[in-house]
Amino acid sequence: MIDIKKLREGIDRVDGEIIALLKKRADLAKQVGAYKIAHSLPFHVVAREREIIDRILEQDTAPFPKEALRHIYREILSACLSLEEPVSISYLGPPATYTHQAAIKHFGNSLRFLPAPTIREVFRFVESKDALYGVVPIENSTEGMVNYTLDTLVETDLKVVGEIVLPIHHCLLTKSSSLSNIKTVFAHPQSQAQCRSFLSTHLPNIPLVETSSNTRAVELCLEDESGAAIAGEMASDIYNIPILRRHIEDYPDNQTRFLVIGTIEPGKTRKDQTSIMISIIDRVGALSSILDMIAKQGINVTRLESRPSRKKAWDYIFFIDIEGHQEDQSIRELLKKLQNLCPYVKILGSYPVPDRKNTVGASHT
Ligand SMILES: O=C(O)C(=O)C[C@]1(C(=O)O)C=C[C@@H](O)C=C1
Repeated sequence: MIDIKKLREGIDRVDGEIIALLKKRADLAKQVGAYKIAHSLPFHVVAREREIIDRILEQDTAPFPKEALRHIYREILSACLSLEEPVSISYLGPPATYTHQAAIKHFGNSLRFLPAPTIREVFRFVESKDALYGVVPIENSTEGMVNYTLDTLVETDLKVVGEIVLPIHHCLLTKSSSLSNIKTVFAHPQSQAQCRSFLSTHLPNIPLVETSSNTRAVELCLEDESGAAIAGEMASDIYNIPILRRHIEDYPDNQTRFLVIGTIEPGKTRKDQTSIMISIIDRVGALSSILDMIAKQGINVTRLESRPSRKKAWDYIFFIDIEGHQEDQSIRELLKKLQNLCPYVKILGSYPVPDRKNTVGASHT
């Protein structure tokens, strides 16, 4: 006969061992932190964190789910880093936006998160060193590029040091107990656009009020019992407002990409990508000859975007993402060739390819 009391005693013992080991780990991290202070080394080491997580996920952890272990280790590393230095991360706020959610996904919960009112302000917080990193939206899979971020990348000296892919699952948050009691829906225009079919099917003829962010939509609902807001699950936790419906987005594979910006460039990991920005001479075939040159170098282009240069009409800047790290021989050679060929080349940064697993549904608002 299985004795449940004994099994639970066994679990309590294991929990005690886990805590003793976490204490031991925290103590070692503090010693690493002291060494870094003595030798003026950066506290946050992306490549080392990647190495730890990759090594753990390669092991046979069954029956413990690997994805759960990834989250647990994200939090362990975040907590240990916070013991070494109080790291601040700026993000496009207010609190509970999808950008906030993306920042927590990437850095864990133990760091200090600093909301900024605009994308430009996120860059400013990092430039002024009030924050070590900034998180800004760059692209939504249904709504397209966030041009303001691309334009700000042109002006800044900051580097792109990471990318986060977050699934966007919109929820309908309301104090009302049923859809029939809802008299107004508050939402950011982008979220509203991503939930058009839910709104027209379940809340037809209900007035929609546009807000500056999803968080603002939730705040308005706190004052209006017959109001409903479109926002993420995190807003429900922070503002203590119930979720009436989940997954109300029209496309289940709705994702948003975010960039992490900063000054500390991550070292090489097993799988990196490099973002560059170029302008080209205005002549027929100029772009295709550059793409050809990249291909001949054996380098894969994963993304290509263009933006008006805003210096001369019909003059464009191209944002190109390629596979590999700028320390790789092939990329070094390519950059040299581009520098000879293009009027302007800027290396935005090399950083680990983001984890795209478990990325089910977010927008940046
Ligand atoms: O190895 C280091 O450099 C550490 O500071 C330790 C540690 C860790 O907890 O393992 C903490 C923070 C760094 O970003 C990477 C790793």
